[in-house]
Amino acid sequence: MEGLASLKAPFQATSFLSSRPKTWDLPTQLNFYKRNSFSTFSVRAQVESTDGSAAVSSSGESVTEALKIKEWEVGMLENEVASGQGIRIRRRPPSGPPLHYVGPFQFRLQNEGNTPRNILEEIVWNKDKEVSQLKERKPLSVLKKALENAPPARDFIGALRAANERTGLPGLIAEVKKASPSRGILRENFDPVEIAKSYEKGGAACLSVLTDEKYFKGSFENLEAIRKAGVKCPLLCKEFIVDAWQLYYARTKGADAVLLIAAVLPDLDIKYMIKICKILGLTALVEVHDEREFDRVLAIEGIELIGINNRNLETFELDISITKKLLEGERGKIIRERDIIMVGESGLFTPEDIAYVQEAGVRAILVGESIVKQSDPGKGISNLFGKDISI
Ligand SMILES: O=C(O)c1ccccc1NCC(=O)[C@H](O)[C@H](O)COP(=O)(O)O
Repeated sequence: MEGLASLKAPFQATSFLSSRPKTWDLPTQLNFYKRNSFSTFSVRAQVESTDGSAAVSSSGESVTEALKIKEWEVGMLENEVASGQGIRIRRRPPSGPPLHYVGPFQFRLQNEGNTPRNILEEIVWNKDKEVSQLKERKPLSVLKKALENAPPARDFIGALRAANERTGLPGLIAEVKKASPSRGILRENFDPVEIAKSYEKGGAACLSVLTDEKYFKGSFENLEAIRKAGVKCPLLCKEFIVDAWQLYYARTKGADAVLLIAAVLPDLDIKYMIKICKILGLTALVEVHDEREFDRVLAIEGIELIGINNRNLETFELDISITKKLLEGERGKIIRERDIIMVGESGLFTPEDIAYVQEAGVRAILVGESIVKQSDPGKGISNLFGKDISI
C-alpha cells in the first residue's frame, strides 16, 4: 500500500496519494479525506496509466489491487463523514476490505450489515454500481466532448419566478413519472413526450423527468426525447446523483437542472457539485426533508433553489405539514432575506394543498402522481390548482 505513493512514471501519483498521511488514525484520515477527496471519482482520476501497460507499485503490489484498497478506504471514510453530518444513508455496502487489506483494525471490523436499511439506501447502492459501469463506457473526457453538442441550458429558476409572478400561484414543476417504489405503476399508457406537451399546454413552468430505470421506469432517452421534441419548459433531470460524472451526463442529455439530495450527499459533495453545476450552466435543486438537512444546506454558499420533500424517502410516509414546519421562524426569515426559491415537493393533490404550502412560503411546487394519473395530464393541472393556469 505504501508503495503506491512512490509510483514512478509512466504512472502519475498526484497529490492525493503522495500527500497521504503515514499514520492512519481515524481523525487524521477524516481530515485528510475532507481536504483531498470527494469520491472515488477523484481517486480513479488520480491513478492513471499513461501508456496502458500493467502497473506495479514499488512494493510489488498491482495498481489494480492498490486502487481497490484505496477505493474501499475512501468508501469507508465517506460513510464516516456522512454519518457525522447526520446522514443515515450509506453510500455503498460495507462489504469489508479487499482480501489483502492490512489496515486499521476498526476498519476490518466494519463489514457487517451489507443489506440496505431502507429503499433510499438500496437505490443509492444500485446507482453507485450503475454509474461506475456507465463511467467505464463513457469516461468524463467523452462527456466533455459531447457537451459541445448539447442544447443550451435554460433558466430553470427564471421560469419558476415568471410563472409565480404571472399566476400569483406557485410555479409548477410537473413530473413525468411512470412508476415509483411507493405507488408502483402510476400510468400504463406512458408516452413521455405526449405527457410533457400536455403539461406545457396546461401551464407548467418546468418539467421534472425521472431518469432512473430500475425503480421509477424512467430513462435518459425520455429526457432527451422531450428536449428534442421542442418542449420549451426547462427540464429537471430527476436522478439520484452520487457522482459528479452524472452532472455532465445529465447536461449532455439536455437537462437544465439536477436534483441533489441532502439525505444522500455530504456537505462537501453538495458544495463541489454546485460549483460544477454553475460551470455547466445547470440549476441545482437541493432537496431536504428535516431541520438538520435544511440547516446544512442553508450554510452552503450559492444555494438558490431548495426543495422540501414531504415524503420521507426512507419510510415513504407523506406529510405536507413538513413544508410548513421547516419554513417557520428563523429559517423562513433567512429564505426571504436571501430570496431563495422554495419548492414544496410530493403529496400535493388539491387546491387546498397548494394553498397550504403557498401560505407556508413556497413559490414553486413539484407534483407527479396527482397529475400524471389523469387521462389528460394538462387538465389534471387545472384540477390541481382549481383553475386554468395556462392563461
Ligand atoms: O415517489 C416515491 O415513491 C419515491 C421513493 C423513493 C425515493 C424518491 C421517491 N420519489 C421522488 C419524489 O420526490 C417524487 O417523485 C416527487 O416529489 C413527486 O411526488 P408526488 O407528487 O407525490 O408523485
